[in-house]
Amino acid sequence: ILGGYEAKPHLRPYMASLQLDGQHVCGGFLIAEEWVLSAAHCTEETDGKVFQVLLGAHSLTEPEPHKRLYRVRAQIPHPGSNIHNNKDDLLLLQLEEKAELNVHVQVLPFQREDRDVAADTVCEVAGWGTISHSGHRPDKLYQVERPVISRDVCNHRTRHDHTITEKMMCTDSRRKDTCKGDSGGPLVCNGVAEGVVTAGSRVCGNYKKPAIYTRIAPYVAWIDSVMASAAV
Ligand SMILES: NCc1cccc(Nc2n[nH]c3ncnc(Nc4cccc(O)c4)c23)c1
Repeated sequence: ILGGYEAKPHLRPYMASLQLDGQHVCGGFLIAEEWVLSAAHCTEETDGKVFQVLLGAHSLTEPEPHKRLYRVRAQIPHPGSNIHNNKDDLLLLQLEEKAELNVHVQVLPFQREDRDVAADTVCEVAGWGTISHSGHRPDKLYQVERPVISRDVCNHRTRHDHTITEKMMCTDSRRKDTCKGDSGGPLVCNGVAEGVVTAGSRVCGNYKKPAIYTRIAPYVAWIDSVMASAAV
């Protein structure tokens, strides 16, 4: 997160850190007791290794009450996701067991009505992604508030040049923005997850390249069917 600030500890009890060998790779969030939603691009460069999911954390390294690392039973990328574009950039992770819910570990509701969030709505995004252009990785969760920008503005030829589909949304990226390691985290508007951070052009903090999110509402049927089919 660029241009943001350290989050108040445990006010986002749905936040997940997707880790490989104890290293934070991507964000994600708890959508059901044994399901985390993240971004399919997070599995690139992991050469088939399975993530572990850290829940209940504020600091990535310090011992904290209710902080727990979960093994993943299954990683299910959306069938339409691919390495060449940002389409269908969603990943469902089934935990090996139901997460123990408590004051620091809670599910975040996601938007089920497929209607665009109005431009200028101020939403919030949090993550353990880099907090400087030099790539400094924070130990604590950071957050930032960002206004939604219209798809027309985001699709302008000097911005994302008509690559933003109706299944994506954008927020202003002037100075305050998402960055490396924030992929997979939720864009929260009025307490509801509306989008999932996608890297897009990978540029951070440049107003010419607004932040891009996969909208969740268009994928409700897929999410529900995967969770229903794999229910233990
Ligand atoms: N703001 C959109 C967004 C959301 C999520 C991730 C990303 N960026 C990245 N995702 N993956 C990456 N691998 C290497 N470098 C990256 N960006 C980068 C790194 C240092 C300085 C800088 O200005 C940009 C990214 C960008």
